[in-house]
Amino acid sequence: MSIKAGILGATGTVGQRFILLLSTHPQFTIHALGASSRSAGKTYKDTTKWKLSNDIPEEVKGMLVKNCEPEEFKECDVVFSGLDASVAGEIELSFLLADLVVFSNAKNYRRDPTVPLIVPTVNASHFDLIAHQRKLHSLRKGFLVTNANCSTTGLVVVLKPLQDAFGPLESVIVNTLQAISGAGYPGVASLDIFDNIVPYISGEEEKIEWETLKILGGINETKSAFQLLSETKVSATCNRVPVLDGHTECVSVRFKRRPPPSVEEVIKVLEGYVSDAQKIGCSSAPEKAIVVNRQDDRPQPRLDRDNGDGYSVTVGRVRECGVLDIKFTLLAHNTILGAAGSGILNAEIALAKGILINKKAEHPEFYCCYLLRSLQSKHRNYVYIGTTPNPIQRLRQHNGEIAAGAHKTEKKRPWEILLLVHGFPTSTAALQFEWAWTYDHYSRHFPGRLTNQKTSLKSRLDVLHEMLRLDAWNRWPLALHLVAADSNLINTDILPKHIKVTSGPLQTMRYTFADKGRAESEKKHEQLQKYFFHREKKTKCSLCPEPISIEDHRSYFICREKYCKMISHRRCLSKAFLQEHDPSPSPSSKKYLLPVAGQCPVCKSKLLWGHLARDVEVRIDAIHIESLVSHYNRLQVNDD
Ligand SMILES: NC(=O)C1=CN([C@@H]2O[C@H](COP(=O)(O)OP(=O)(O)OC[C@H]3O[C@@H](n4cnc5c(N)ncnc54)[C@H](OP(=O)(O)O)[C@@H]3O)[C@@H](O)[C@H]2O)C=CC1
Ligand SMILES: N[C@@H](CC(=O)OP(=O)(O)O)C(=O)O
Repeated sequence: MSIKAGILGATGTVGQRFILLLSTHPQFTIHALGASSRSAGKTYKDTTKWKLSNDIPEEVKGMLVKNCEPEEFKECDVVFSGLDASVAGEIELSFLLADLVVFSNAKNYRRDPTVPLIVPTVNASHFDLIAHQRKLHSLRKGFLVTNANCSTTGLVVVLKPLQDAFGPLESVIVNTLQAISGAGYPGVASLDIFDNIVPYISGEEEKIEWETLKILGGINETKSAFQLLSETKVSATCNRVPVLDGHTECVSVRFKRRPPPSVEEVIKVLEGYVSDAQKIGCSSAPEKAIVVNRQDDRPQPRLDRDNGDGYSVTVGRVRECGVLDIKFTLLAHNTILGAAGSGILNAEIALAKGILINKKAEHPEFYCCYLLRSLQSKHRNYVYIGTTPNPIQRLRQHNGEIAAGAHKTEKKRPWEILLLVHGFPTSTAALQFEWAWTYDHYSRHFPGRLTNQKTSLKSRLDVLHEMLRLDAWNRWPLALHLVAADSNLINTDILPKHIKVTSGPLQTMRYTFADKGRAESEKKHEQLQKYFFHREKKTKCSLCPEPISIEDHRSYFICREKYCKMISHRRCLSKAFLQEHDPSPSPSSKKYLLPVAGQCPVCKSKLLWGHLARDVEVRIDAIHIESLVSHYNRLQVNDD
């Protein structure tokens, strides 16, 4: 199951980048494309002047481009806008008022006092203003967030950790060298830019100077207004240069604090910066928000723009400034971090924070965290951790059998999957698990770790054993599946008893991965049968005399065994399971409010609490009786 994404301005420079990034995204699926009336009604491949080196994704080529009207996008859970600013204002507002979720790249609403202007690796906290925005416009689920101007984006990613570590900045002077893709297509005439530099980009300097203050500022206590930085002055000078992608910026800063930090202190802070997007475990968040390159002649657009798959900012030439305090050069990919990538990463943050709600995607029936090992003899000890709803397909991507989507592991191909951890309550939970497993030295669960990341097999297995025993995870319904033959990888003696360990090739697992991890139909069949069995509005609890109200789905659990008819209040079952583990009569001796597992009071099968809780969400997703009926009929046909 995945989140349906629409793209406005899909034929343009930013739109094309959206298509490429979303086509391999683990959570979003491209559902609708929009552009001007010049393109509407034509297939994407026929109307688009495709300018990226990867081919148009197969599934997009034949899609019909639509007019940018809310009605055409009403099925989308999220809409990304790469619209030209001359039309973005009106169109994006009509989408917002139709209660749709819009992530915009255009400048139109960046200064709006109710619209968060978010650079995902800088100020994810500004999402807190969404509740206020919804209230003002009487929206139930829609909202509008914009990302920043592409030059502002690179700049604030570097200023943010400096401000956090050394206090307010007094002044910032920035000179930009901006790529031609920043001007869209056809953009700057070749006769103007070839063998030349143009020292003017309309409106750009004002945007950098103002947007920086909103992004690096705060929000008020009631989360209803932004507080612009008042103590910092920014001066920008912008130039267009004959580079295809990647904006370079030469920056000097003066700190309020006296004496200012040294060059080494600044470098250390930049190297150690971890953004909220990384901590939350967003799938597109780069390993490093800032890559510091100490070589004298870096960063360079051609060599450094793809660092972190285009989501990192590269910083070099950090040195003392004779006029202000410190100066450096930075580089950011203008159509990835500076545009489409930021929109997507912002949407991932909104999803993780529960603002962009989509239960189907949040509660997939299978989502795992996997451990890969390189099969190259010189890299046998090198491992990589990832998450996916479909490990068979994901391994093929890592091994280059399916194009795109696994750049970080390209150099050490081929790979094998050693093991999977599965049973996560939500996809976000799996992403958070992945992050802590990869970056235990940054994770709050392992305070005081060394700051060097270890990537050896032994170190990752040690961390896995440790994580599965920690309070943060040891009560989840997790399971392990060993894919490679070596069963010594896991020491079951030291793991919590409820963790099941299975082994064998991926194809032999209980799940089919044909439809992005949809579980085999049998399980749904069972759930549906039970649903029909309890179609009356009220029924009796198997554990107490009180009735259960069937429409109050979160109040009761149903046994997972095929023919068992146990149905009980959540509170009754929790009490029974806790009692089973700790029969002492005193409530104060009980350490946990919720159980991990217990016996079904009717059929005596072992049930994991986390599975029962997830079943409730699946049941709520399938709440409409008509869709249940048609689904049920389909399953019967398939079974026949
Ligand atoms: N390029 C960059 O690096 C960055 C761009 N941005 C912003 O992102 C937005 C898109 O930029 P970019 O991709 O470079 O621009 P392009 O000119 O390349 O693309 C513009 C898109 O808008 C569509 N469009 C134009 N007029 C209309 C209309 N009347 N109704 C509906 N759709 C229309 C076009 O469709 P059609 O093909 O049918 O004409 C096209 O899909 C702009 O607001 C820009 O300022 C932000 C940061 C960085
Ligand atoms: N003006 C930027 C791109 C852009 O469109 O910016 P904005 O979204 O702030 O209008 C550039 O030329 O590189």
